[in-house]
Amino acid sequence: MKVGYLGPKATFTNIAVNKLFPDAEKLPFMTIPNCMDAVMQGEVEAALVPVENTLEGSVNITLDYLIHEVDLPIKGEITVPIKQHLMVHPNFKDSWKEAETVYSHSHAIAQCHRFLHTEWNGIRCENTTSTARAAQFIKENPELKAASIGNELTANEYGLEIVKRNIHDFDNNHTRFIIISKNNIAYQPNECKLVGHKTSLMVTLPADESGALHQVLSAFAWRKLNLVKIESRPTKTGLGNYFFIIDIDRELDDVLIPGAMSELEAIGCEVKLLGSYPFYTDAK
Ligand SMILES: O=C(O)C(=O)C[C@]1(C(=O)O)C=C[C@@H](O)C=C1
Repeated sequence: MKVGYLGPKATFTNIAVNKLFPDAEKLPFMTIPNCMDAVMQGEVEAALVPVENTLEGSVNITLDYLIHEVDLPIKGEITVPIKQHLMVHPNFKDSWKEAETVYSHSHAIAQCHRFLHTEWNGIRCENTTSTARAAQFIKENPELKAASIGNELTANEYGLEIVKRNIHDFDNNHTRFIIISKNNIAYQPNECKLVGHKTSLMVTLPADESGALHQVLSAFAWRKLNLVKIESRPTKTGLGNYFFIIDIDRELDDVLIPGAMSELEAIGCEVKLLGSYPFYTDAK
């Protein structure tokens, strides 16, 4: 099986893919939309992309591309701990404090805001498509006075020196990744364990009706369907127009979830099933 992931090699997404698909052929793509397009076009059978981080919240490009650009179901999820380290080219390891620019993925930079603000106030931060792309860039440009932020695997892969470990602002730093595919996937869990199942729905409320969100929530509440996440994103059709992504902590059944979905449609909501899938967590 071919599985796409946000690359290049050694991103956090690569670490997550190794845990769920150790034996698959893993293909890196430069951006999250490229990963999803590869699934649409049948270049890979599945792709794994980041969707939410404890410190920085949702990865909006993942949600938006999934909702607006491709029609692919979520087939699984894995949560992985995130440890961010500061790394430089080995030539620069003794003078790393003179770095003028820090490169990384915007989420990684945001996760280290406190460190950057207090210890390197005013340092220029440049976004890259992933943490590993930042490290690769530093490897390719040894003359730059620059550092990157990423994981240990990245430092090893691109021959960089870690000069400061664990610079993320809070210890409890995790990222959720989702697996998208047109097919049912056979997982090969390695160093991760199955936690349970989830069902994700997209719900668009009828325009401007008082109590509409309350009605939506009550369709789940009286059925005792436990919501583990509710998030709003713009529909991109006009200011103030939003839809909701709702995660329920159970597998799609024949009665309760379909019942809630029909009830929501009856009150004028648009409802779409985004997926019903197992979720895994790192075993360590
Ligand atoms: O750049 C990477 O290494 C990624 O896998 C992307 C990503 C993200 O999009 O949030 C994944 C985990 C970390 O939270 C930081 C970056």
